[in-house]
Parts: sequence; C-alpha cells; structure tokens
Amino acid sequence: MNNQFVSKETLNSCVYYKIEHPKFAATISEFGGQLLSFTPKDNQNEPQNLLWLSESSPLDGSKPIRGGVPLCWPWFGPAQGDFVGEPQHGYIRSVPWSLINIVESDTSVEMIMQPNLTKELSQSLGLDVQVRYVFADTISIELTTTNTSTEAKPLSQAIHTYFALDNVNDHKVLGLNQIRYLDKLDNAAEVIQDGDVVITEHTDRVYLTAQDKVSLLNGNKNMDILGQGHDSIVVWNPWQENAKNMVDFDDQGYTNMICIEMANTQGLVLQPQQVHKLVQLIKP
Ligand SMILES: O=P(O)(O)OC[C@H]1O[C@@H](O)[C@H](O)[C@@H](O)[C@@H]1O
Repeated sequence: MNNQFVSKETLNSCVYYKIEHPKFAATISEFGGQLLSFTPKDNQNEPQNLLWLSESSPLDGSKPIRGGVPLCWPWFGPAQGDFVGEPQHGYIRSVPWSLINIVESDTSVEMIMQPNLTKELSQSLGLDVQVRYVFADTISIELTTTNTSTEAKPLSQAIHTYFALDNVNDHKVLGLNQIRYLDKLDNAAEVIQDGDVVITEHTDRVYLTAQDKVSLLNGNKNMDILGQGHDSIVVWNPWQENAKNMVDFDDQGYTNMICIEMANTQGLVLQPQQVHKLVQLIKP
C-alpha cells in the first residue's frame, strides 16, 4: 500500500488497516470490515479510544469480533423467514472485506470497503452493500445498500457501535425521553421512556424513532451520535451475568461499554434498484 496515513498490518492472524493521522488514529479489521478503535488527537485532552473492544474477543476470523463497530446486515437480530438458521445479525460481520478506495487529506481519511460475499449469496440476497468511513475529528460510518434484483427486498440492519464508558455508573443517554421502545427482555413489550436512559441492569431496547440525534454523557464528556436513514435506535448492555456467560465478553467489560446503534428494524423494503443509506456520525 502506498498511502501516507494508512497501512495494512497483521498481528496474530488479525489483518487490519492502521490509520495514523496527525489528528486521529484508528484501526479497521479486514474481517467484518469492522472499525475497532478511534482515538482523536486534539492536543487538549489525553488521547482516548472512543470505542470499546473486548480483550477476550478472538480477532482471527473464527467468530464475529466483540466490540468496535460490527455491521449487521441484511438483518438485525435473529434471521427470519427463508433465512431461519442463518447467523444472528446477518453475514457481513463474519467475512473478510476488500478495500475499494482511500482518499487522504490534511484533515481526514476516507475509506470505502465491501464484504467478500460469494456470488451465489449476493444473487440470492439481491442486495449489495458497501461501507464508507470518513475519519476526521468525527467518525462517519455510511452503510449503503442497493437492491440489485428485480423484486422488492426487505432489509434490516444496524451500525452496532460499542462506545467506551469510563464507568457505567456515571453515564446518561440524552434525547430519548418519552420515546416508545420495544423491550427485548420482556417479549418486545412497548414501553415509554421516562427521562434520560441510564443503564443499571441488563438492557436490550429498540427505541422506535428516526430522530437524528442522541447524546452520550460519559462522566463529564459529551458525545453527539447522529443518524440518518434509520427507523430505530438500539441500546444494549448485557450486564454482569450475561457478560460472564459470553466467552468473548470480558467479565467486567459491561462496566465500560454501552451499545448505541442506528438501525432499521421496522420493515424497511427496498424497491428494485433502490439505494438506501444508513449513517451514524459520532461527534466527540
Ligand atoms: O451477541 P451478538 O450476536 O453480537 O449480539 C449482541 C446483542 O446485540 C444487540 O444489538 C441486540 O439487541 C441484542 O439482543 C444482542 O444480544
């Protein structure tokens, strides 16, 4: 590779892109096309990775990577209908990705990647996908889906970001007050959020909102999380017991993370040739 800021590296059978820019550092795993870390360098604050990555997650392609930003596509959660039995959260977090393009500048790095799905699978899905990352003093993640078939196709998906928290006992998600959510831990019962979201136990909720912003208060640091092209915002933390039961989730990891995911869970359908963009923009 002949780029100023991006290099391809291998560490213990994990192939990844290392981005070292004067203004930020980031890593993207080739497996899953998955952003693993992003650290702004702003001279004022101690550099801090904004993303959580489980230390006990294998990074060798043997299973999806637990942390960073998994991309869930073309469904979110368990497979449904014709696809029952296929992997939870779809295919693309479990295959290697190809790098299609890089554009570097003094202020940003843009990378476009595509999952290496077999021709048969792509044809049977009738959908095509690529991701466009733009790193600057913000992170933009844009997942673009095209219906390449001649039939309408259902699509569900998520940008499943694991945000790093200094301490789960000192955080708040702002902007979801009075929003209706489905509680996945109570048979998808509908509940109205009362006040800010503060996680104190196992939490798995699908907020039914296409609003374009929530904020994460992590101690005294505020981060805005903006979205486009979604119909839901998912909030997840497995808490102590479930973290322990997942071999790839550090036992204490639940004290330092929260997933806030821009998602489509409510029956999005793409018409033939229709192009859909799901975007998450993270502004520390
Ligand atoms: O263990 P996985 O497949 O990565 O999923 C993690 C979690 O992802 C969340 O987005 C889902 O709402 C949860 O139900 C799920 O448990």
